[in-house]
Amino acid sequence: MAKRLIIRNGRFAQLGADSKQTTLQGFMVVEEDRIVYVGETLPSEYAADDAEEMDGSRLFFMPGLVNTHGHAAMTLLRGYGDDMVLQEWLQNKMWPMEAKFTDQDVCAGTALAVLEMLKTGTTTFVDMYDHMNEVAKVCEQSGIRAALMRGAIGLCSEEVQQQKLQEAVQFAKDWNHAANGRITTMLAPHAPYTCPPAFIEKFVQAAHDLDLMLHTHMSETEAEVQQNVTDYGLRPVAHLEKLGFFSRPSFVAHAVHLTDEEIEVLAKYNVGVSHNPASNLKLASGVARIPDLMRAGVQVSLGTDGAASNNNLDMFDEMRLTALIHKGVSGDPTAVPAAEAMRIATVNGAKMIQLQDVGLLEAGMKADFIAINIDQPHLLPHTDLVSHMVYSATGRDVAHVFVDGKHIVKDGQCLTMDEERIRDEAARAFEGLLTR
Ligand SMILES: CSC[C@H]1O[C@@H](n2cnc3c(O)ncnc32)[C@H](O)[C@@H]1O
Ligand SMILES: [Zn+2]
Repeated sequence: MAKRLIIRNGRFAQLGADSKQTTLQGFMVVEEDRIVYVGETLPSEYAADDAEEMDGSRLFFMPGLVNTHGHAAMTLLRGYGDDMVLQEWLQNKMWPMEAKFTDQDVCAGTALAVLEMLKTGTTTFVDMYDHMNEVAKVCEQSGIRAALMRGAIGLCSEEVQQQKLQEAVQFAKDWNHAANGRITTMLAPHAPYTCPPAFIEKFVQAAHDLDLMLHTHMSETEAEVQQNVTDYGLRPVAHLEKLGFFSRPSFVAHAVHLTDEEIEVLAKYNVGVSHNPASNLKLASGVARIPDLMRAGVQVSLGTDGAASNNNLDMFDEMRLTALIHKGVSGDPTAVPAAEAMRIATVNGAKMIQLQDVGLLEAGMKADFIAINIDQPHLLPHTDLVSHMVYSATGRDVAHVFVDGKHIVKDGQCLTMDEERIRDEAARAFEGLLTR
């Protein structure tokens, strides 16, 4: 018989298009890796003696958070290069240190990131980096779900570009659908300002050949947009359109500096946008036009970017920022309501990376969910728990995390990762980077 978990007396976020209310009180049943039932009463067919039971009375259950843009191993550079604009930060602080990264460093930094993400309620993350076999191994072992890609910067000889492309393709082939389907892969030229047009076109061709999604950084700063116009006579959206990038299923990170016409182009090609509010604020890049993008029908999801431009990987912070800053910028308190912020951080993220059965607490969906301890002063009274998750909670309130039906974080402790070892190795890796 299938392994069954019954959660009794819980409160469950209901974010689906036809949900009448955002919270349901009752029962959820999980069999193996799937949710099979959510409802106010428990049907007798599920009340078997051998089912595992969980008391949900002090918990709020919601879909696991989906972080759709980041560079996990950059946890090693957290706090190394604050208060700078993007190009200065990349060229003077990040790239010189990243050039020294070994497989071991990426393993240590990624393990630290995955531990932080799991403990703060992220069940799926997108990662664009180098040494990606190490990243994939950490995902395989930790139990997290991930969409992974080898990010390629093309500011090098054509021979080295070719090597990077081959590495990206090989990684994508080797790991797509690995770890029981928890790992999927994509292709990612880093950005139009670091990748010559012919290099981007090769990625587009490879994405066609392998039927993979494309992801890149786009229009993050005004300076980058102007540089694109100087170099290629086009703004980044028209430039990528011309190179065929949008002919593939794709999504871009940031998209802070867009015109009305560019928003229409993204909508026309169904190009998604991963919004990274904390990173955009910290690097003084600006605030993306999220309400305008959503009104135009562009799919929007949420990411942290790397820990060196955030400086944490807590998606609760990003949800709160998303709900707050767009009210402030627009003067409209309904710009991003709490339930919408939660949808952006969960089901929208899953759809963005083509995971159609992740992101909702509904029968038939993958059992990727988290439980928040709501028996705490800052989460009382229980007026509106979706509101509390967005405006009052933090990742530190997460008590339980399930991915693919497996209990990964229990009472705040990660069951699949050795926290003490990860902390030691990350500290040692950073020391090594400073002295090499
Ligand atoms: C080639 S691997 C990824 C590459 O991206 C760099 N990076 C981190 N954050 C940002 C950002 O906000 N914009 C552009 N590039 C970013 C990271 O340092 C790696 O070199
Ligand atoms: Zn990034």
